[in-house]
Amino acid sequence: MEIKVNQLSKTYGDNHALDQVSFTLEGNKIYGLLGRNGAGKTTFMDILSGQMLASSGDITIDGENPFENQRLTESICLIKEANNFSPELKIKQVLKIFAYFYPNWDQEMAEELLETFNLKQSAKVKTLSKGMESALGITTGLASRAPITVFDEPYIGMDAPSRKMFYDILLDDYQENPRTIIFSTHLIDEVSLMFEEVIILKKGAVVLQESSEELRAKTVAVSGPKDKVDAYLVDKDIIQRTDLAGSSMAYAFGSRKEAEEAGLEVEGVPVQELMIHLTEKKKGA
Ligand SMILES: Nc1ncnc2c1ncn2[C@@H]1O[C@H](COP(=O)(O)OP(=O)(O)OP(=O)(O)O)[C@@H](O)[C@H]1O
Repeated sequence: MEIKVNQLSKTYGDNHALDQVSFTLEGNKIYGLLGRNGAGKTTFMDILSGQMLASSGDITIDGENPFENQRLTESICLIKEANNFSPELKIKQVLKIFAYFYPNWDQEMAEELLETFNLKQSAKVKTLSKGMESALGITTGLASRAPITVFDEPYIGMDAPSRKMFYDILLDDYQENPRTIIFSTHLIDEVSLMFEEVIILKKGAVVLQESSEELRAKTVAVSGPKDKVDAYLVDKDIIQRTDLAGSSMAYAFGSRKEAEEAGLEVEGVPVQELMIHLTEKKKGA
């Protein structure tokens, strides 16, 4: 499903949570939606999933507006960092509601995931720990098989092995059932290899939308003797640089080939570093 965002703005008083944002997601990809606290990620996801009205501009999904649009809302599953379920419900009842709401719901997968995460169907939501509640969110998000599945920091309280399980299951399932997955997270380095495209927001505006492949092609981590690194960096936009005893290491926008020809060690730039560079406060900003 194609998502078109056109001059989208959301204001709270004089605070521009989203400021005339325009971009297109062609769909059937795993997208990383990144940005510092308050950049506008949650606001965007709430409007996309039809739960909030924009102040101006619009989002269309295959040409339709998602706000209170029954046909579209059953195609979009939004899992937030908390409060996805009524506390009084039993897990079994949560699954029933999702099964009713999402036409592609996979009950077998949901039951398998509950076992993987050691969740009992008879347990009430209010008795779950933070990590267990997140695991239930992930279970319902994945088993919904919604054509657009949105995860907004979905793993609060989950330990590292559980998060790793989630990433592995998501990737396996995505290979078999391609769909649009939008993933917002601050644990960027943990998940960045999953992203096929990255969108970075800064103060309600898009500062980068690029496929991971293009990002890898146009950014390099170089290291070597300081003079060689200096020469390579002369006309480059530097993301970060460290000098130590005659050697230098730098992340920069530049070509891998040119760096290799300059006799430098070359690797990829972590997406997290790129995000920090693109969203850091500039002097006077
Ligand atoms: N209900 C609200 N009332 C007033 N301001 C709000 C409201 N919701 C969000 N905002 C403001 O809108 C801006 C964007 O918030 P949003 O929650 O979309 O950011 P975010 O990128 O999801 O941040 P985080 O990474 O911290 O979750 C922030 O400045 C925030 O203070």
